[in-house]
Amino acid sequence: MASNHVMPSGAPPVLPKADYRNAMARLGAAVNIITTDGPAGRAGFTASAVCSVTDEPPMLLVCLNRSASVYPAFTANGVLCVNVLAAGHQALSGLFGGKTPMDERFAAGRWSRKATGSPVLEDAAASFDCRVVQATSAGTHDVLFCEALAIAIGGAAQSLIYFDRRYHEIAAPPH
Ligand SMILES: NC(=O)C1=CN([C@@H]2O[C@H](COP(=O)(O)OP(=O)(O)OC[C@H]3O[C@@H](n4cnc5c(N)ncnc54)[C@H](O)[C@@H]3O)[C@@H](O)[C@H]2O)C=CC1
Ligand SMILES: Cc1cc2nc3c(=O)[nH]c(=O)nc-3n(C[C@H](O)[C@H](O)[C@H](O)COP(=O)(O)O)c2cc1C
Repeated sequence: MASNHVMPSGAPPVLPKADYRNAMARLGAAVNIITTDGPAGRAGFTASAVCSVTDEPPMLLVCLNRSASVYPAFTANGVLCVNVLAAGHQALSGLFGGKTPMDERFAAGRWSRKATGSPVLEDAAASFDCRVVQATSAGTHDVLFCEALAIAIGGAAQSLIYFDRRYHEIAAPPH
């Protein structure tokens, strides 16, 4: 397991949260539904805080707020699937974005299973079925390091991006 380096900090300037969020709204990001299933039950949430860490082993990170209702299920199950959303998935993203009962969230999509038993969205742009190999707390969130055990690549022609607090559909230019 890799070591964690915590940078020493002096007296940090406290920036207003709204300033930080307004600036973060300028970082366009892919939208993903993160799912899990196991002894602690089925759960899923929408996440934009997802990125690639390394390809040897294939590993992504996902940032999960510890106050989310899904947090206990994810930590107990230790497995998850990163489902990258495609154009047309805006309503599904909204359902998994909070406050909706779990059965209603999952009723809105078509799901299968691969390596870990976590729900895999059938028409996702791509899916990474993972086990969580490391977790680090940072502020309000846990950073989950997830090793991909199985991958699916969908046929989506258009991608979904969250930018400026709205969804945008992006078409790939012709090759
Ligand atoms: N990383 C996260 O936990 C994110 C959480 N959200 C949730 O969705 C709600 C609506 O988001 P927006 O429409 O984008 O408007 P917003 O003004 O609440 O957020 C703008 C941007 O700030 C960042 N952000 C928001 N809440 C955050 C949090 N708790 N921790 C770290 N970064 C955060 C994200 O990059 C987000 O796109 C947020 O208030 C939050 O509850 C949204 C995006 C990312
Ligand atoms: C576009 C979008 C992106 C989000 N990204 C994240 C994220 O990266 N990490 C996170 O913990 N929550 C994120 N959220 C919020 C979670 O989806 C939400 O807190 C989660 O569904 C749990 O809600 P609940 O506590 O009502 O179940 C995002 C929400 C939206 C709409």
